[in-house]
Amino acid sequence: MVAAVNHDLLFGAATDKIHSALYKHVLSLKHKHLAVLAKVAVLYVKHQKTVKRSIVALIFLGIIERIHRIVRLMTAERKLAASSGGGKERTRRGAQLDKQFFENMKQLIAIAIPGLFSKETGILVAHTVLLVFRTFLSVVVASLDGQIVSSLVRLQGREFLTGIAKWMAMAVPATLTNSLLNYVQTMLAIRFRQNLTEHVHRMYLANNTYYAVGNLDDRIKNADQLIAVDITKFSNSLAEIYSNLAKPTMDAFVYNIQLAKSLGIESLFGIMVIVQMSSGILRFLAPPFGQLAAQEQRLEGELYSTHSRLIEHAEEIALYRGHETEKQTITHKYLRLVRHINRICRLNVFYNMLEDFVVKYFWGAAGLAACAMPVFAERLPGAKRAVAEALGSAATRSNVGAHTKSFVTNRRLLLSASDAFGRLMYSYKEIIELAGYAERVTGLLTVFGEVSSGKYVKERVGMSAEKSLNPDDAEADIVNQRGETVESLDDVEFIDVPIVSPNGDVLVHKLNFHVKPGRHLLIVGPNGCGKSSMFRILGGLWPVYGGTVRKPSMSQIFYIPQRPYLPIGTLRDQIIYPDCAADMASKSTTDADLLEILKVVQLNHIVEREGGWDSVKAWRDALSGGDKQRIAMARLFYHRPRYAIMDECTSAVSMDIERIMYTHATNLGITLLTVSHRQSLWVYHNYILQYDGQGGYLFSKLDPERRIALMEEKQQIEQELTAIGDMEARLKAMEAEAALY
Ligand SMILES: Nc1ncnc2c1ncn2[C@@H]1O[C@H](COP(=O)(O)OP(=O)(O)OP(=O)(O)O)[C@@H](O)[C@H]1O
Repeated sequence: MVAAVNHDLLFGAATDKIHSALYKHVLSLKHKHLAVLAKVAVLYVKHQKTVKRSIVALIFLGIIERIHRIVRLMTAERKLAASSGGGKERTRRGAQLDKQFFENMKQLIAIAIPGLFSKETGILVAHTVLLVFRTFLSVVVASLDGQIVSSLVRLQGREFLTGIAKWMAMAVPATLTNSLLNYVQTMLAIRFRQNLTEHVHRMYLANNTYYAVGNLDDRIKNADQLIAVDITKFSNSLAEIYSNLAKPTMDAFVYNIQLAKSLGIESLFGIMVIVQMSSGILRFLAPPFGQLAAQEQRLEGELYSTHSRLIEHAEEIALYRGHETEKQTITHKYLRLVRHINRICRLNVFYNMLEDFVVKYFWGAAGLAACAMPVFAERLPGAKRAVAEALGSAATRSNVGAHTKSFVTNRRLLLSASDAFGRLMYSYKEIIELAGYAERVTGLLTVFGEVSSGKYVKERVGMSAEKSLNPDDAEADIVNQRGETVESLDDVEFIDVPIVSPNGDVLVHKLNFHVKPGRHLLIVGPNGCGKSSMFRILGGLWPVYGGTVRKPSMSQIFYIPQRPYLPIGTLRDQIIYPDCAADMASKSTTDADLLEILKVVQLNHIVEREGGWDSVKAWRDALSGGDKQRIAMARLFYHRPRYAIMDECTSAVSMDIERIMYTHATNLGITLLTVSHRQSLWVYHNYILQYDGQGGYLFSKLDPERRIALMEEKQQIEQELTAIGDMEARLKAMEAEAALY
């Protein structure tokens, strides 16, 4: 009430009475500067309506200008994105609050909040209700604060105690609301993370995307870290940002309305101008936090993957005694990360100081001045009396207690409003960080989407960008073509299919061969000539760059590598992988059947040794190299596919076990496609595909006996040549030694 009167006196609806009273008072003022001030006040009171209208018009124009600026920014961004250098430019500048940010957020929010009536919307509504309630409580507390201090200066003990009791009563809903807000925010972050992670897992674990991202595409180096860490950070940041934006926005709105009532729209406008200008300066001086956050994540990822490599290859590294080299690599990665974090900390020291100064002290001082204005203005010499005369009883009601109440309430509201603005300022930094996370997560989704539809970005080693664009270049020509894969009932056939590595090396220009069921194929050739690569094309891991691949469905083809994969799970799971226990039951296979299979590969004793079918171990360490290969063969016998790709999968088992395995496989009617250098296996095959390592190959029928004889002859010749070479070398050495004397 008193505040409203003060407001009326200085900025409220002017009456002619007040006007003339003030005017008279001005004429009576002795001090020159006070006279100027009072003249301004009189001028203001006279044109108060126009001033108010101008302020509203200014606010309106300000909003229009903001919208115009956003539209201009979006148009500029669109043009930038359309030009070829747009992506690179953005990468250089880092994450920003631009059109791309809004598009990234739109895409991610659609995944994080799947619908209007989803659980997430419910949590958001609950969150909003709690935020509104908390703001309401803050306003009540501000008024209560003023009331308590006012009763204190008036020495009204009863009112004072009632005020304290009310204050304590407010604590219950206030603390409950705060605690619930924290809970709801955590729930929201978990829901966001769950939805995003499920979405990413669906994309990552479909269409061999997990393979292609690591092998055929260069854009993502550490998908594991992006999925496990970056999605979590983005989800937490998104849940936090809602609270950090919604609450201060609402606070600022509510408190400003309250303040406009008690201080007048003009003072509030003045404060807003100061806030706008100083926050503009702060934004201008802010370091590129988004870019820094994204860079930090990348460096964290590199450190993480170096540690993962150490764990994965611990045995080999330990046997090589490579710990010093590995330590250097890890330390180097760690120091890069630490240097970067230090840089962020240093930038933060300066920026936090500036931010604190502006937000806490500068804005605080402006607020204090605004609160004090009604009090001091009323104490202009003679003003109180002049206005009191004009208004009759108004000024007489004014007293110390009322002043204190309005000052304390206004001060508290202003502090809260300044705190709200401050939090909005701090959240600018958080939004920029969110933009960094959003960019990494949308980048992940984009790469997954493109890779799963066959679009890869990979640096072609030995093939420059210009070369790959040159249509006359034969290799570039092959890489830019597309072949087809046709599902056949029985046969495996390659018709004019080039074998091209992900780096763009053409290993074979046109591969042709045809295998029918029951006709086994042996594949031989020097290292790196493309033997396994042919299987990768057959398995659909590498693209078909030309010709036609005819093959049965993938469920009919089973792959056994040299180093078998052992999944996490029980001993049983090792045999039936990728089936699970339920699949096994649906095939009416029992543990006794599995034991029979293990007997074939002479591994039945491990069931007892390892503690039964249900025992779970780190199988990679628990089993020897030969055991692992025998488990892989047992897996083949459990699945009984139509075709088996055997990629040097018996290199660690003895010849007699290998013989038993091959005999059993052929007896089961499995057609074998084998890569092996062992001549003992030739007898099990009908065709041979021989690579010469120069891009050529020979596909022919295999006569094992003749081949073995030829190979023995060749080996004998090679041994003789080596012996001659050795003898010549020894003679030369002796001659050189003799020359010394
Ligand atoms: N993921 C990959 N990315 C890039 N290049 C690859 C990739 N996998 C294989 N290559 C390259 O393709 C070529 C053929 O590899 P492949 O594994 O088919 O050889 P291989 O004939 O099976 O050799 P080995 O007998 O040594 O196993 C090699 O030069 C290899 O470096």
